[in-house]
Amino acid sequence: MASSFCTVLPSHVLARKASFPPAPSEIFRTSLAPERFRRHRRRFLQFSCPKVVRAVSSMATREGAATVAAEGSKIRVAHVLTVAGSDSGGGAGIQADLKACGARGVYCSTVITALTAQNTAGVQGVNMVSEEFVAEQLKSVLSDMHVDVVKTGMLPSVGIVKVLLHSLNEFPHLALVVDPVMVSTSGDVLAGPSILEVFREELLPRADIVTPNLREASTLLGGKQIETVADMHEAAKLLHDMGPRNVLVKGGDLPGSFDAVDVFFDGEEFYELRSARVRTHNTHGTGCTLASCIAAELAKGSPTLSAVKVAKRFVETALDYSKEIVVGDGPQGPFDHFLMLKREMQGSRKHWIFEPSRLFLYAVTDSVMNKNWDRSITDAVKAAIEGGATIVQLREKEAETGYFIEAAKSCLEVCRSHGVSLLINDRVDVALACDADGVHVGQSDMPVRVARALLGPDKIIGVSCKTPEQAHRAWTDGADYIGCGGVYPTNTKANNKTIGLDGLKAVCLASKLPVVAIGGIGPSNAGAVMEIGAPNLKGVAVVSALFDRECIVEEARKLRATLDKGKTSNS
Ligand SMILES: Cc1ncc(COP(=O)(O)OP(=O)(O)O)c(N)n1
Ligand SMILES: Cc1ncsc1CCOP(=O)(O)O
Ligand SMILES: [Mg+2]
Repeated sequence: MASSFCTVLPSHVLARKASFPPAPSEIFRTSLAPERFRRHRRRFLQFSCPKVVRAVSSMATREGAATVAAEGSKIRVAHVLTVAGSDSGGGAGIQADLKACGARGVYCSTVITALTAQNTAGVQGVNMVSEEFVAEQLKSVLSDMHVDVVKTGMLPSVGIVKVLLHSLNEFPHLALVVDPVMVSTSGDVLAGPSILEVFREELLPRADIVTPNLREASTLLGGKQIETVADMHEAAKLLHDMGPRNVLVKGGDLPGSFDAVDVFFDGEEFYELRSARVRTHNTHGTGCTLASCIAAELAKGSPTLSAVKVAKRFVETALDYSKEIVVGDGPQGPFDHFLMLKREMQGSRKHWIFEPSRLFLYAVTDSVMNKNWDRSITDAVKAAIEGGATIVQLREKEAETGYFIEAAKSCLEVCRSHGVSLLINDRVDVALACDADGVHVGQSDMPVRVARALLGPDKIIGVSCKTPEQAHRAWTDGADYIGCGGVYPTNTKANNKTIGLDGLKAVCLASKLPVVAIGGIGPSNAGAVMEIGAPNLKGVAVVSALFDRECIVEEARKLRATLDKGKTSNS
């Protein structure tokens, strides 16, 4: 498991430098012609006095909306323009840039410099876009849109670099991120040696940050050997002398290094950004992604070092999530930028979507009862399923969080192997941590809307309701089912109001959602509950009738038989 920690040295310098928000002038580059610089600076300052940047940026972090400024009802979104090549395999280039910016919540426009035919085996063909058409794309975007940061990737000819330089002069932008792509991760050459001079003489001096890997740094420095972290420091210094404000030398390929070490140099201080190396072959597109993430963070208003740290952590986490994915047959696969989406996809790996008939015999565990009967939660769950339970809820009020998560994972294995959903009572954090199928919450627990926002659309959310009003709210808030009770008196839940069969009927009648009855239910009265004649009453939920008994399997079978009988006599 990769750690996503970055150690940054020296820390006292970091604390001083990573102040937020940055003064606009800090991220504002003087690469523009003086008059344009002044005009654009005025516009930027007008939009983003420090107060506005602070307010809007913190909102951006919370909501994931990368807004750089708001004026009245108009919101200007952070915007990165990537000038790069297309990767038909979708792992690197323009495609990686779009995904990285999307994942970081930033708008991304694209100027395509070349089409590459490539896959996980390598690059099979390159078709350069003409200089004229690159110029036309640049003009279309930059003359119309408020681009905050320009990020470059594959620039396959001197002519294309010149066209870009011309546009950078012409149109305002806040920062320039140069990823000096020359050789693909598969070893294919994407820009020849003729490009070096214009890179060194004209592009790098404009850059706010340049992000070479070891091979690119060596090539830019005329073949300098870079084999140690000390060499990386030296390379960063030499590259900085070429004019960029900041240099990040990426040490992913450093021989014999246990950690992934990158060296950042801002002209004054060196910072070693270290993290555990993620062991995976799915690294295609990491360079493009890192540079795009840096661009995205700069566009949101981050200082450069903070942007680099966030970007590095993003890439490490994405690599870690993607260790096992298989996209192609070649030796180096792409990785997954959309971590949240991945989590949701894991959820959707369930064998079924929520089906109300699953509420038929709902087993709700109780830690005290299991302890009294000296059995583990997993054994209790296994027995309930063996006896015919169709859905399980872990209601472990006393469990410590770490123990609860481990127990839930073990129960999930059992439930998944039987095609039974497993929900967690109250604890949305535990449900997220073990990727359970959903949660059950009460009226005073986390609100359904909040739980839904955290869990995403695929998870099952049940909510307790005693009244028609609560039932209506459950529907509008996005719950999947209602737990209604206590129908009969119960010792399992203290101070719980009993609503009787009439209360259950009233909730069922008012509810557009499926309902499961709970409270004091067992084999002797389950039939009467199901006979109230509400089509959306789908089953009964029981605690003590299963788990406060000597033989869970036997009790579950009895209950199941009663319910099955009622079902056949009603149909
Ligand atoms: C299926 C089902 N229905 C109702 C409840 C009760 O939930 P809540 O009101 O949150 O009370 P606690 O269970 O948390 O004490 C339930 N757990 N399951
Ligand atoms: C959790 C809960 N919510 C309403 S009643 C109840 C307890 C149900 O337990 P039992 O099935 O033992 O009566
Ligand atoms: Mg609760």
